[in-house]
Amino acid sequence: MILETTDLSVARGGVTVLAGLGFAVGAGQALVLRGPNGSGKTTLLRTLAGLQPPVAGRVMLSPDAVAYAAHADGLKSTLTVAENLAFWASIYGGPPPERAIAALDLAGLIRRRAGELSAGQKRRLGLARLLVTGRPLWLLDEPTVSLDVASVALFAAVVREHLRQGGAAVIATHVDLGLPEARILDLDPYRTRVLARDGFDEAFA
Ligand SMILES: Nc1ncnc2c1ncn2[C@@H]1O[C@H](COP(=O)(O)OP(=O)(O)OP(=O)(O)O)[C@@H](O)[C@H]1O
Repeated sequence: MILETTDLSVARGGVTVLAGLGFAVGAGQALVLRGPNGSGKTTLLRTLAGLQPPVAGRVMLSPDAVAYAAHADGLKSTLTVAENLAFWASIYGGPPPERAIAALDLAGLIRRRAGELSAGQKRRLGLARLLVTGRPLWLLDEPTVSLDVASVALFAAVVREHLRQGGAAVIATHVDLGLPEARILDLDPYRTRVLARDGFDEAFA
């Protein structure tokens, strides 16, 4: 398994928002987190990413495995698209940016400063960053916000290729990503859930 949680409880602002979560995500698997606003998707992703501690339970993963893409794109606005990707590739020691540029259709934008991109273009650059990290576990918070239909399809293809190469992804989203192979975890803010590993398939819709 690339990621496994047992009896995990997570909190935001001192309030426990999810409890008793047990799930596993292996190589080649994607898990989609669904739930209404405030149900705890971001809080769960932040906890998985190690940005905040769990209230209870365990998260088992290698910290070196994780690439986290949050609401904020984390772009360096004065650097160009090419410079941003080269910067991240050097930080993470991942592959050179050519594939990421092609996969997110950024070739026509490589000399533009990140600060001068449209919202959707910035989002595509933020997603291209995932590819140059070379990391196997992608934790993605609303990755398709600002993306047009064609870019959502590009993104889905990128995730599918990542899974095919043995990667994994946990994706919080309100939209249909066009990833029928992904399992769904519906987060219910009004009751806690206990998802036994043995009951994994039953627990996921
Ligand atoms: N900075 C914060 N301080 C205190 N409470 C917070 C903070 N951010 C979120 N919360 C609360 O924590 C709970 C879970 O929020 P979270 O952002 O994890 O939900 P979400 O499912 O990601 O929502 P959305 O779909 O709106 O992005 C909500 O009740 C929210 O009001």
